[in-house]
Amino acid sequence: MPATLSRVSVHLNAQPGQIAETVLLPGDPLRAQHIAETFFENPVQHNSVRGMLGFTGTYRGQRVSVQGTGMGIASSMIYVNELIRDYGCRNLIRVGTCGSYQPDVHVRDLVLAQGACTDSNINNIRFGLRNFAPIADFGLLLRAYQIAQERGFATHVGNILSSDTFYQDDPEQYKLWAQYGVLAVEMEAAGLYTLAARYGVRALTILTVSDHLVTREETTAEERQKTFNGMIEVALDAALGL
Ligand SMILES: O=P(O)(O)O[C@H]1O[C@H](CO)[C@@H](O)[C@H]1O
Ligand SMILES: O=c1cc[nH]c(=O)[nH]1
Repeated sequence: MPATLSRVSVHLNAQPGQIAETVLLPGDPLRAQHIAETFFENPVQHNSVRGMLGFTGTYRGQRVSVQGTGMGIASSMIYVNELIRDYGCRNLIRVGTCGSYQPDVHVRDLVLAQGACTDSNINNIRFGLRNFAPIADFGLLLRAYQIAQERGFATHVGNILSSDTFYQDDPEQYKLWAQYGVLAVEMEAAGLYTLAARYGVRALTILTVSDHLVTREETTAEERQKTFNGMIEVALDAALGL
């Protein structure tokens, strides 16, 4: 790189102003590409660093971006930090998959994460012996809930677990969280909500249930894709006008 060109960010190579204030955040970079190609008008790829694809376009005339975050709080917090601090993003909506912890939360249902518990150490590092409760932006949550209801999705609102581990030695470990009403497990929301609080921006996590820890219920990839697309439209419509 010529000495006169300075980079904006460490893990994103978008130019200043290239990323919209509203960003959808899937863990999987190929889902970011699918979202841009399926829902955006005139998508332009804004990131290629580490293959963590990101795109910006418009949705119903409003500028919007999508950025893959990778799996886990550690990876996703890098992107969320840079999106907020280096690119001025203000509305961050994670769109991902989760495993259900509750018998009445079925595969293909939507889960809106009102709060996110975690087994990660991130907030022990920040807060020491004090406990911080990472929560969604209420306005975004309400809009997403209303839109999901109007469209007939089976939608659950409540607490989730953002876990640092996908594989556990103890297969019964989920039961403690389940007893306390935690709906489902994923791996990023607690980090997103914590950074959103720190920087005064809006954040929400919307999840499609892809598997079931209790009933072992399964579904086809096609069915999951259909629900996934419905979830993206809920996220994009909830962000319209922000
Ligand atoms: O579907 P995504 O957004 O990747 O989310 C879930 O899937 C991954 C694990 O398979 C983790 O990132 C988890 O949070
Ligand atoms: O993190 C995740 C995501 C989907 N399903 C799970 O069991 N865990």
